[in-house]
Amino acid sequence: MPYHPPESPTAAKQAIIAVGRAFDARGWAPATSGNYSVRLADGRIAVTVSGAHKGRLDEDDVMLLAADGTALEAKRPSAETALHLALYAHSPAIGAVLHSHSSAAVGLSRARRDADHVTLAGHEMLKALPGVTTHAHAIAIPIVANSQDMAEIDAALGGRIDAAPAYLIRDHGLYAWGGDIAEAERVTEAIEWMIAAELAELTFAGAAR
Ligand SMILES: CSC[C@@H](O)[C@@H](O)C(=O)COP(=O)(O)O
Ligand SMILES: [Zn+2]
Repeated sequence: MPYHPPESPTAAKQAIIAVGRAFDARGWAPATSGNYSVRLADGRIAVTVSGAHKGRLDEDDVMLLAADGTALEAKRPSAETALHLALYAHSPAIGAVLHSHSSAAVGLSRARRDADHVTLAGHEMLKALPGVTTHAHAIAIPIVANSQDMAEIDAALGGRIDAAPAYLIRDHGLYAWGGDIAEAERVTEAIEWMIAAELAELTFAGAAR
C-alpha cells in the first residue's frame, strides 16, 4: 500500500472534505451517514465529527485525535471512531479509512442474510485493488452483523481484515481502507461497483426464475 500521509492537519481535513463531496454525489452518504479518517505522519488521526452531512463538510466538521483516540479538539468524533482506530491499530500500512452507505452494499448484505462473507470473483474491476493484477482472482469480503456497540462489530470481524481491504456491516454499509486516502477512495469505488454488479446479477437471476 502506498503511504503518503497528508502534509498537515489542514491538508488531511481538505482531503476528507473532498471525499465527502464525491461520496455524496454518488449517493453513498445520504442524510448524515458515513464517516472518514486519515492518519497523519505523526500518528494523529483526522476524523469526521458525528452527525455532520458528509457532502457538506467544512474544516470545523473534521477533528484531530491522538493515536490512542483521545480527542485533541473539543468536538464529538464519529460514533464509529472505534472501528477506524481498530484498523489503524491492526496495521501501520493503513493510512485512511472510509465508510460508505450505499443502498447496494446494504441490499447485498441483506440478500446474503446467512452468509458471513461475499465473494467477489472474476471481475476485471478487481485489478483496482492493491496487489491484484488479473481478473482471475477472488476476494472474500467479510460480513458482520450490525450493532450500536463498536466493540461487538470489531469482535465479530475476528481479525478477518487481512482477507480484503474492506468489510460489510449487514443492514448498514461498507468500510474500506488504503495506504492513503486516494487508495482508500479507489478501493471503495471498486468494491462498491462490484457490489452493485453482484446485486444486479442476483436481481436479474431472481427475475428470470
Ligand atoms: C443515518 S446516520 C448513520 C449513523 O448511524 C452511522 O452509521 C454513520 O455512518 C454516521 O455516524 P457519525 O457519528 O456521523 O459518524
Ligand atoms: Zn454508518
